[in-house]
Amino acid sequence: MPFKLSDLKEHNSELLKLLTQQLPDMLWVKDLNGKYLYANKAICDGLLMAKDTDEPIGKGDVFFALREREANSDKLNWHTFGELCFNSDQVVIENGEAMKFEEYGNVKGELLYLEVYKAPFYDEDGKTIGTVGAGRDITNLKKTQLDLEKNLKILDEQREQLEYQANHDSLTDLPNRVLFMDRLQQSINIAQRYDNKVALLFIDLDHFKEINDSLGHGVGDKVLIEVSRRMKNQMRKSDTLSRLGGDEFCIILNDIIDIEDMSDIITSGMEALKEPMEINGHTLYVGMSIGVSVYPNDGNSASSLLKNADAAMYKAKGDGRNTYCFYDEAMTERAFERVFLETALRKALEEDELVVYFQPQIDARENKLVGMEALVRWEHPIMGFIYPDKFIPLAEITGMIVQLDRLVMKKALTQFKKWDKAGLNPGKLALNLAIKQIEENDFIEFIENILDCEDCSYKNIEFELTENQIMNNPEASIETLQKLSDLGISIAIDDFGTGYSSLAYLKRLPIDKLKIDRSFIKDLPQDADDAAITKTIISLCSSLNLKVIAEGVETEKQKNFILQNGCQFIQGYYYSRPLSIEDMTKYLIEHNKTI
Ligand SMILES: Nc1nc2c(ncn2[C@@H]2O[C@@H]3COP(=O)(O)O[C@H]4[C@@H](O)[C@H](n5cnc6c(=O)[nH]c(N)nc65)O[C@@H]4COP(=O)(O)O[C@H]3[C@H]2O)c(=O)[nH]1
Repeated sequence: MPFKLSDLKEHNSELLKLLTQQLPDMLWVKDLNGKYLYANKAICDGLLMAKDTDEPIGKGDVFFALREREANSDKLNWHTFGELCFNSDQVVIENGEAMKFEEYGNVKGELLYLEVYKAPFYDEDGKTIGTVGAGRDITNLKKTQLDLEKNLKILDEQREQLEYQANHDSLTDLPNRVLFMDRLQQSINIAQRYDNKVALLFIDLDHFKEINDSLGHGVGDKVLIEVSRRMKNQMRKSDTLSRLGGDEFCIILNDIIDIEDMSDIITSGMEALKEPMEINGHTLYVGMSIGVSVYPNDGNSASSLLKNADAAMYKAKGDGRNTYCFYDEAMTERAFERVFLETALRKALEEDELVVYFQPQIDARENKLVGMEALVRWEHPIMGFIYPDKFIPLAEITGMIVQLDRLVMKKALTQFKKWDKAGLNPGKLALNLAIKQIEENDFIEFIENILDCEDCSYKNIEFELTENQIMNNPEASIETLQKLSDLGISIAIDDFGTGYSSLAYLKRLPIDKLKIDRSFIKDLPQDADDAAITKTIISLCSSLNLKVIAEGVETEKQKNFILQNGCQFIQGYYYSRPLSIEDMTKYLIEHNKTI
């Protein structure tokens, strides 16, 4: 219901004035030019800073605004109240009806918020002649509301940050397993709709544990950051790289048209990692093994694709690392077998299911035993007798090889010492040594302890390391091997000829002996290539002043060929298969009778 001048006259009565003058809320009446016709005490004191309620009459907000501004001329970025609210009077007049506003401005230097109602009023002819207004100080309410909004914004930001942290890896900033699984499912859904393929690359860094263990976690972390940076650079925007944990990364390649093309993508990714990394003064070479599974060929769900890519990655590791492998169904069986075998092997170590066999090493010229090699066997209560080829690679991948080798060493040494004490002349004891073992910080201490404990002469011990293991990281091996050699222990390179030995390293490493791999002996003497290789290895040993032994000799012809070509030490079925403790005891007794 609009005000009329007659209403105002009525309101302007002394009685009404008396009533409204003392109200805590502000009340006023203005003409069309914004000049006050009436202002109560609350607006005079709280907003206009007028001397009394008569002062505003005939003056507009601008007058008071300028006066306020002058009084506060030292304050910058400061707006007086009147400067801003004059405009709302016009809006009300133009609108022709009562309106509510929220107005703010500075009064006495303080920011003041008002909730204001304004309405036009009319003369007897219905013509607009001014506005009436009422205002309430809502500064406290407004400040609380603004504080609340600010806090809500902070909470929102914190929630976003927490959400980000829950979905990302803090070290590399890459999506973590949770987000990765979600993205993979999304990619599968899209591929399903458009009949596309999605490839999943499961990546595991080679020998990362060694970097962490030998150079510390600080260096390990930097390697992971650098690896993720290099991989990211190789990827398309549409692909997702994530870190699943440890040294495991995954890549989702979307929109794969031709599976064959992927080999190129993978090899270019691997190339990027080939460049050495300079970290904290170390030059590091980091390889990776990659397993690949493809939707829909190898699985319809995120979890099955991941499981199958993981199985393919294990195959790549088994194939010699720094390579990639596509999933095939047989891998699921192998992966299952691997998990089963891994659990069983852990139990075997705890429950003492491993036994040691010994295979004689013979001086074929003198027909005399010169030593024996300790070879582990697994006597599983249900699966029966298991040969090391079945479980040593698994023990190496899982790291169990360290515990396994130490157990074999202890058992073999204890038995060997018994034969020695019994006067059975067991010669030298050859022990297989996984490279992981010599990378353990306490390895030398461990060896000294057990040899002293068993009262074994260091000169009676020989360690065999495979050529591949030693040549993969010769620099790292030199120091420990030298310490072993200084103690008087001999070092032999096993499976010689199957790897890529560098002659320079053969000279620098403290090696005493090479063992010619049995694959070269198998077809002797008829196979010309094998014959040539065997002869070359024998003459290499002679020039480098190394001993040489041939393993896997099964026939007399093989023995004669080897002997005639200058290798007098032989290990093989021709002389004896690996023997249990009881059989080796009998063997030694018999042998001692004949010499
Ligand atoms: N066909 C044929 N084979 C012969 C002949 N003479 C010996 N062999 C076999 O050749 C292997 C020789 O051991 P290796 O080269 O050190 O090769 C070993 C060695 O690398 C690894 N290994 C065995 N025991 C241990 C262990 O305690 N620790 C570690 N780290 N590795 C071990 O497992 C490999 C296989 O061991 P085994 O199955 O015991 O197989 C043994 C032995 O039984 C022969 O005339 N003909």
